[in-house]
Amino acid sequence: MSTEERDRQQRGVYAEEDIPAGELARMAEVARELADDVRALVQATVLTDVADDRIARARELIGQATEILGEEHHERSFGTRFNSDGTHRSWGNALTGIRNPIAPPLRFECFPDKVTVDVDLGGAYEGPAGLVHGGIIAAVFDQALGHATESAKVPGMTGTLSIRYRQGTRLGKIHVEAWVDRVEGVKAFAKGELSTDDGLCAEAEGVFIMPKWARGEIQEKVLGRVGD
Ligand SMILES: CCCCCCCCCC(=O)SCCNC(=O)CCNC(=O)[C@H](O)C(C)(C)COP(=O)(O)OP(=O)(O)OC[C@H]1O[C@@H](n2cnc3c(N)ncnc32)[C@H](O)[C@@H]1OP(=O)(O)O
Repeated sequence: MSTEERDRQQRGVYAEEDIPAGELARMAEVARELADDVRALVQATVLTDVADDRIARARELIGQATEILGEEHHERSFGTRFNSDGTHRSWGNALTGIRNPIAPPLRFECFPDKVTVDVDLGGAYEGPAGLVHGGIIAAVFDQALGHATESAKVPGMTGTLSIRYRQGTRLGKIHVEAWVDRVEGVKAFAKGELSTDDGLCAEAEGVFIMPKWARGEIQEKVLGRVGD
């Protein structure tokens, strides 16, 4: 596939919608509840110690649920949807998406100089025994630093992300802060820290770049709207 065709396809996953606020709130509630249920299922799957016949029964029920959910579905991805009320939603996002049970999910608080997030990473996010997987920590930083750039109105995609793991992050509650350090043209340099009750566990630095295909129209849309 040519670069032009790929860029065209990429622009196509940004959809325009006109959904009334009340209806959006209802859809969000339904999505959140379903993802919470499946997230609980993932945790139960990792930690279960029941006998094989109980697992077989659970699989039957999960199969039925999968069939029902697949009756109607989006084709490849949920994408980012811009609504006429000035919001946008990326509900499939792997870290923040309210439709996505893989997402912890991260809920950021935005301040003028930084974004912060507190989240509980349980057994589904394990790497070394009892500790959070390093790739999950990288993913959390990726999103947090990306969110900081968006919050500072210099959004972009991750070009380079570097992480210094200072000590193991025990499964449980983590606190992350991220901020934009400086901006050079289309590049925003962001930094972040992850801490727990044990103190500072990891630090990150990244370069976030507004890609060529998104400069202009999509950039304006992302900048002009609040979203989740
Ligand atoms: C639309 C906003 C979306 C916000 C979403 C937030 C998502 C959260 C984080 C993610 O998960 S993003 C997913 C993981 N990242 C990617 O998939 C990015 C894949 N790579 C690309 O799409 C492009 O290579 C990239 C956007 C990083 C840069 O390509 P461009 O063609 O747009 O950049 P260009 O060649 O014009 O270079 C612009 C500047 O950036 C520099 N640059 C390019 N790639 C770089 C890189 N990888 N690291 C550091 N710097 C880089 C480049 O040298 C140049 O510097 P100067 O302006 O000083 O000359």
